[in-house]
Amino acid sequence: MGIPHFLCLPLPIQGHVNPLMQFSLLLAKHGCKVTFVHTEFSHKRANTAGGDNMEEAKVEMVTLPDGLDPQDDRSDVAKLLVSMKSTMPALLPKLIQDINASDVENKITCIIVTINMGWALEVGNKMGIKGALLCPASATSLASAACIPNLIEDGIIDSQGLPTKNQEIQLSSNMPMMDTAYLPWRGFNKIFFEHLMQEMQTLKLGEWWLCNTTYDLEPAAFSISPKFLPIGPLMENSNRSSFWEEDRACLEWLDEQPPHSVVYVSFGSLAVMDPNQFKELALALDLLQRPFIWVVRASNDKKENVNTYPHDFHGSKGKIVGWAPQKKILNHPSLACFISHCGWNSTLEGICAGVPFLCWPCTTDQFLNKSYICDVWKIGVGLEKNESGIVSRGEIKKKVDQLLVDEDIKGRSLKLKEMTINNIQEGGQSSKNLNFFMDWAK
Ligand SMILES: O=c1ccn([C@@H]2O[C@H](COP(=O)(O)OP(=O)(O)O[C@H]3O[C@H](CO)[C@@H](O)[C@H](O)[C@H]3O)[C@@H](O)[C@H]2O)c(=O)[nH]1
Repeated sequence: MGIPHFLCLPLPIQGHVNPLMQFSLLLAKHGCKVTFVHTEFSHKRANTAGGDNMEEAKVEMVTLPDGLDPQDDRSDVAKLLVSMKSTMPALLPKLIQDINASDVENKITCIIVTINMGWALEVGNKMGIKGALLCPASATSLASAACIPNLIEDGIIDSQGLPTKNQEIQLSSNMPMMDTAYLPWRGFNKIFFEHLMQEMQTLKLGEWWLCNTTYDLEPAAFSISPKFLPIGPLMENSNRSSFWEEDRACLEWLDEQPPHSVVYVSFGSLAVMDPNQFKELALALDLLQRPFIWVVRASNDKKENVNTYPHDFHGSKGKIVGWAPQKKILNHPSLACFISHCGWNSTLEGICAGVPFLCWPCTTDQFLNKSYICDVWKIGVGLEKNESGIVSRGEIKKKVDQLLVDEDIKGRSLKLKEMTINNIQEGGQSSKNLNFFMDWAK
């Protein structure tokens, strides 16, 4: 029997490409062969933004077209998905045959996808290749999606995924109570929700649903399905997966700041902020009178609002960057706290850095992640909107000041970091699960 050879296909958005690339690097580090499938568009984008590193050289890169024209808007994920699903399934078998023909000793033994790429598991299944999902969101989010048919049957949500009333539910008897307003498909339209239901069926072709999490973080979520296998936290460094060029100069600036002084503000790769809210946040950062790093991404799409700073904004205490080396910033001794939209990757990265959170969820699973951060792990506080639907500068100042003197939250953040990272040390649970998975995939 040869070594396992994984073919990895992420949905081409940053929050999916990052964890699957990190998982690919981890598998390669353990001696597996890994071929990573970017769309042609993402490959070009990631190569333009990032550079090579030795570890990543072990992961073979190949591409497939996504079916859209180069100039088409890919921030419309629904449109991208439709195009990919009508183009890529017909091209994948040939790609697999070519890869296998180039190394007959080490043919592809397993396909790994992120959510929305289940079609590749169907292709693999027809060709007799095993499959697995790597879930880029929390195990609780995945467990909720797996429970959709029951939630509909029990009248908790309607056929479009909308809660029939606001209430607290438990997905299983040992799981924390969950507000139905926080179900992770919050904000999905009818078509996207139907797609999710269909996708959950397709993903059953995956023998394992690998989760970038640990048993300790979400102990009860794993009881929902025997397919769940936590292998996180993924902590490999990858500069090949970034879609934007990282501003590394801010690390030198960080070196010059006092310990535990800097507020880091980032809303991930997709969120678009309302122009008034953007201005209010800018003025809040002035009001804080503390050093800060604020990620203001160039827009994904020409139709998005171009952010304008208020005329009375100074920003003199901080750095505004287009794209940050986020993990390095979070782990820097000058960092004090993380104002985050609570995307799952950012949540885990903050946990692994032991950094307290100020939670500002915007959509989908981020509300659920926020409730874990604030109510379950108690390592952060939430920012509340006022009656005009704005998080005011006064609220931001009050909560930052409150968070930074809260020794209990600080203590819990450091403890959670240690407990989480222990999972990937030798003999840790995630590390054992990874070994089990690699054996299975041979
Ligand atoms: O300046 C930046 C900002 C972000 N990142 C990285 O980009 C990733 C962002 O991922 P995440 O925090 O999960 O946010 P999104 O990009 O918004 O991710 C989408 O995908 C996630 C996983 O499914 C979901 O949890 C989110 O709600 C969804 O918006 C993380 O690895 C960050 O380290 C950087 O490297 N530099």
